[in-house]
Amino acid sequence: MNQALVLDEFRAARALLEGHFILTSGLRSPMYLQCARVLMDPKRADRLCAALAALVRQQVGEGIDLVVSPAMGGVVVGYEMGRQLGVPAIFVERVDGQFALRRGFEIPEGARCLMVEDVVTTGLSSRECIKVIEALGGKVVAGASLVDRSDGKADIGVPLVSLLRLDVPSYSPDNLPPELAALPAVKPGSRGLK
Ligand SMILES: O=P(O)(O)OC[C@H]1O[C@H](OP(=O)(O)OP(=O)(O)O)[C@H](O)[C@@H]1O
Ligand SMILES: O=C(O)c1cc(=O)[nH]c(=O)[nH]1
Ligand SMILES: [Mg+2]
Repeated sequence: MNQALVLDEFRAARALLEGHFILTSGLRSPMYLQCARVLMDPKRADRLCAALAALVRQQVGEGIDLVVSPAMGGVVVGYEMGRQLGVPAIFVERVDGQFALRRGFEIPEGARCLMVEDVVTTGLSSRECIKVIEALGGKVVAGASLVDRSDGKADIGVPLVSLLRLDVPSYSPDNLPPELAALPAVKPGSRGLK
């Protein structure tokens, strides 16, 4: 599936939002990719994750034992990637701000893990997730995301396979362009929510 077709899926799902967004990194952006709206349609999730799984097979190869995702955004895409790759899918979730494995999930020692995200912007969430997987004995062979907003620049410490690579502007809050500063800021993600 080429990038234009992936973008068409986002547009059809009304997941390509314009406004003033506070990203999880604290950066501000005039554009937000709301992957939850894309993944709410099981057939669309199937199409996109089949394409992402094919890229993973091509670029990483077979031999993945386990998908591990960071909640919330990673949960649905991680589950669908597990289904496409024929392996179990588990997730880490924030406890007092730090990712932890809960709900009886386990990572077998040496398991070859694929870290699956919905969106990568700075890569911080991916790196946090990978750190937990490795601390628990897993081996992260690669990451996969529907969207890489860094256009390949984010370094997550392992190869990152993405369906859509975008170079989307983001700004520090004290350096906003006037047209962005004029709009009320919204924070769609869940990091730091009370
Ligand atoms: O590469 P980064 O700069 O870390 O940004 C990307 C992260 O931001 C979003 O999650 P968010 O923390 O907003 O929370 P959510 O997944 O719980 O919605 C998204 O799901 C990624 O996890
Ligand atoms: O960086 C983020 O927080 C982020 C950006 C984006 O476009 N979509 C998303 O879910 N999170
Ligand atoms: Mg997230």
